Amino acid sequence: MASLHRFARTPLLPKPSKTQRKAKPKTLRPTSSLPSASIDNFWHWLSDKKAVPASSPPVKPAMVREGLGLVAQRDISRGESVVEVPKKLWINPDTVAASDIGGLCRGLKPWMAVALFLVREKGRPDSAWRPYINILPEVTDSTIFWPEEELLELQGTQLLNTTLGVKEYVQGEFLRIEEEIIVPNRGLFSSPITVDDFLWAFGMVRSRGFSRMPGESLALVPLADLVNHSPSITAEGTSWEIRGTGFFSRELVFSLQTPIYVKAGEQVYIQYDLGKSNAELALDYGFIESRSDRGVYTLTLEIPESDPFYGDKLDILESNGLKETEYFDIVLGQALPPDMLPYLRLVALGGTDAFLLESIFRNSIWGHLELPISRANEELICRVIRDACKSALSAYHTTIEEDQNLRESGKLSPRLEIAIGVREGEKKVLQQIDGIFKDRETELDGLEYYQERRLRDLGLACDQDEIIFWESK
Ligand SMILES: C[S@@+](CC[C@H](N)C(=O)[O-])C[C@H]1O[C@@H](n2cnc3c(N)ncnc32)[C@H](O)[C@@H]1O
Repeated sequence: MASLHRFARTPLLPKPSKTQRKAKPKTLRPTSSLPSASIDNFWHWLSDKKAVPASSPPVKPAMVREGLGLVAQRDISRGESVVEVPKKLWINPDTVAASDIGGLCRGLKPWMAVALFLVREKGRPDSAWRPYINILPEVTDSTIFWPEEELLELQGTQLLNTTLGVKEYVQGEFLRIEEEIIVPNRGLFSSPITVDDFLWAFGMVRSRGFSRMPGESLALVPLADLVNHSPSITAEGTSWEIRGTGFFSRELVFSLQTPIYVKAGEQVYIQYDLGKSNAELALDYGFIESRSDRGVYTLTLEIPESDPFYGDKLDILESNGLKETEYFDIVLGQALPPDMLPYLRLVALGGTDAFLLESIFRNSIWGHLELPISRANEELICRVIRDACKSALSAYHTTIEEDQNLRESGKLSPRLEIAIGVREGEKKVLQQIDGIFKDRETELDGLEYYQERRLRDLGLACDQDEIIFWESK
């Protein structure tokens, strides 16, 4: 009934494809070793394209703790625009459509089309995007780039399953693109593209693409994509907008604003996404935060097709806006999502409670499920959830205490810090869930169930919970 993993368990790493096996090992260059000439070259390229002011730019790219970043050249007020990048410099699905491979990419998802464009440009010696591509890191700490021995540190985590699922998905998409686009059009691709090259491009798009833009699915925006994330910026909403400039506001620019006042010499930061869990931050960007509400565990609930009341239960879920399979994100330190207990009670409903599934109850059933139905039903959901928590907790190779000791033991690599933070967060959430249902188990005798509520509503139970019978005279 309750599965605690979003992706099915898979072998630790997918089998390498033919292309992977052929790929030669590469020395990867993190951004921290970027030659300053590349940054200068990128800046000149932006100046030539009139993407930065000829004098007194508010920010300039520079090496910082997080790789490249945007450093204030003067004091900048809160809300002031720091970067304005014209549309001609964005790499988005329109850029791909207008390129030599545009016709071939028509059926691709925007993410995949932009990734293919980027990796193709990377392999072209004469690429018009060369100054931009040269400042991109060859690797980040996103878990999609971790080798197997580092992934072992994520043993038992949902993040490991998600990472492997994403890699498998990207690999599958690449194999399709290779077969349908690259191989039949070799002449358009000046150098061979391996699955690792494509994963790099996917990682770039994922970690630096701006999505959810009005009228745009997603875009890489050179220069604006150098802005780093700060956990201390917690304002809701985005720090960027698309504006029209020039005659009749016909030219679009991507405008990035600083959400806080920044002093000259300091770095401009934004908040990437307040809604992402640490696992999502680790997967997309390769960092995590220490805030407890970034610790999330996703509980997957579903009605099994073998359930004798499958059809009725599905009907009830659908009429209440829910699906056969639902994902409930449980956040460390926060209450359970409101629909989770009714969902669980419905999944467990059967035996003498099954009359509630009859059609006369269809309009009121969800209201009933918000409160305990019967002792048997409530006991069952406690047992199933507690068993699932215990089983999930036993899959980690360390305890919370061991993780805490490791963290306190000294300097850890950024990736080990991510692994420890994520697995510790997940385990704490699992303990929290187990604690909630353990407490509930001890309360089972004192809870009021459907039949008692019903009698009370009909005025048939007195305050002492004694059922009043009419005596026949
Ligand atoms: C949009 S890019 C920002 C520019 C990037 N620093 C670079 O060198 O190109 C996002 C990437 O920057 C890095 N990054 C951003 N904020 C960070 C933070 N607070 N801590 C660690 N790395 C960060 C991560 O590698 C992330 O994937």
